[in-house]
Amino acid sequence: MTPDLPHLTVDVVRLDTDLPLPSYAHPGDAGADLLTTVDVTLAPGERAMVPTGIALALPDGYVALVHPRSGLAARHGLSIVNTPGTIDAGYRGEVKVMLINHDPREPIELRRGDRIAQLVIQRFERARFVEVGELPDSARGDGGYGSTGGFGRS
Ligand SMILES: O=c1ccn([C@H]2C[C@H](O)[C@@H](COP(=O)(O)OP(=O)(O)OP(=O)(O)O)O2)c(=O)[nH]1
Ligand SMILES: [Mg+2]
Repeated sequence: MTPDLPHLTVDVVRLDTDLPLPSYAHPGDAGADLLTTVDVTLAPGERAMVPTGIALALPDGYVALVHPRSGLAARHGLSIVNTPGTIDAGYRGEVKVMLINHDPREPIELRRGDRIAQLVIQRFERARFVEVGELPDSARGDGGYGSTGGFGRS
């Protein structure tokens, strides 16, 4: 397998046939860009469920995760409420993106066809949850939520 030759075939229906399929900007990219089919303006702090015009049939054992795009996050404060969104293999509906404007002052104006998010397709494991009375020891134990310290400044 070479990084520029996608090897997984995913069936896609374009619910909006005037917009292109999701695509990778560069060979080796993990995320394929998703487009909005609608114009939408997000006021500061506002969220909106935005349609992408595509429906997928992922192969069994795969999941598609809807991630924010870092450039839009850095430039405009655009993110996704439930990041990463989970597209289950059995889901046949339209992929939608729950966008949110984190900028405290400026609205974000999106136009139909804008690249608003990216879809990362991964294999996953389905776990068999086995109840036990006690868990094995580990170096971390139950330490979390800052147990190793903060920024690491002295
Ligand atoms: O960002 C997202 C997240 C989810 N979905 C679709 C595909 C996914 O398979 C389905 C259910 O998502 P999830 O399991 O995250 O939501 P839920 O609130 O648990 O709904 P459900 O009870 O339908 O599982 O909604 C999207 O289109 N975009
Ligand atoms: Mg669910």
